[in-house]
Amino acid sequence: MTHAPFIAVEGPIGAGKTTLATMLAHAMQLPVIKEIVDENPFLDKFYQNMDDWSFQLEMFFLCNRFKQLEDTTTQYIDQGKPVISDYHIYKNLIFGERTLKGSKRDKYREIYHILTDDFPKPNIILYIRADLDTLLARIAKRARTFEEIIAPAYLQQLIEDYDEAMASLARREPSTVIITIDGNQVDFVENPEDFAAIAEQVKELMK
Ligand SMILES: Nc1ncnc2c1ncn2[C@@H]1O[C@H](COP(=O)(O)OP(=O)(O)OP(=O)(O)O)[C@@H](O)[C@H]1O
Ligand SMILES: Nc1nc(=O)c2ncn([C@H]3C[C@H](O)[C@@H](CO)O3)c2[nH]1
Repeated sequence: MTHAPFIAVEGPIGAGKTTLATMLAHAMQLPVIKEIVDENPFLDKFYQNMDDWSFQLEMFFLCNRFKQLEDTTTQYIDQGKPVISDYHIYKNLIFGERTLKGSKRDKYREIYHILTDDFPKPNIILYIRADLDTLLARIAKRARTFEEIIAPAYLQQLIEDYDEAMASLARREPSTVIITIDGNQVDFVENPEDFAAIAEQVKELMK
């Protein structure tokens, strides 16, 4: 690997991104960048009325992640230091393309590219795939009140959007290593061997 590893954990809502990113960072003694969720003023409103709130929400996520990515670049990437993030900035486009419509979607897409195109992107992606039942169970287990009304159809759509997005990313950026984890079968929380196998794969890539 020529550049310092910039590792992103990705997958649809509740797949286990934060959990895996935190476990890996701990095991490998690496810094971890986590999404800010609790201070988000629009998520609650968005889940109650997506059409009314999607633009505000997507812009909020984009601006927050822009700032985090800016800091990550100066603090780690530019200094050749490895870092793990519990998201890839590309998820803004995955969600935005799904939740926005018409001219707002076009404007958002343009702003996304203006803000992010010149930033370094992760060179290793751990993509956790999981089916609808698994995601619903994990979301219920986490028990965030505002997520209780997430429609299964929205979640199912995101599962498919993620599959398409990862395939498209693999085509456009063949040098990015994408490790796909079957989140229905592989249980890195309950089975230490499952976690060790993932950590081993990442360590190999970092040599
Ligand atoms: N492999 C697993 N087995 C069992 N429970 C898991 C597993 N991975 C995550 N969980 C649990 O599922 C819930 C969701 O996990 P987590 O918050 O890491 O998901 P996430 O992908 O970061 O979610 P979000 O998309 O909302 O950011 C948590 O309660 C976590 O403890
Ligand atoms: N619409 C939308 N756009 C995003 O970029 C985005 N990123 C995360 N989320 C939702 C999923 C979890 O409920 C919660 C925590 O991840 O926030 C998003 N929702």
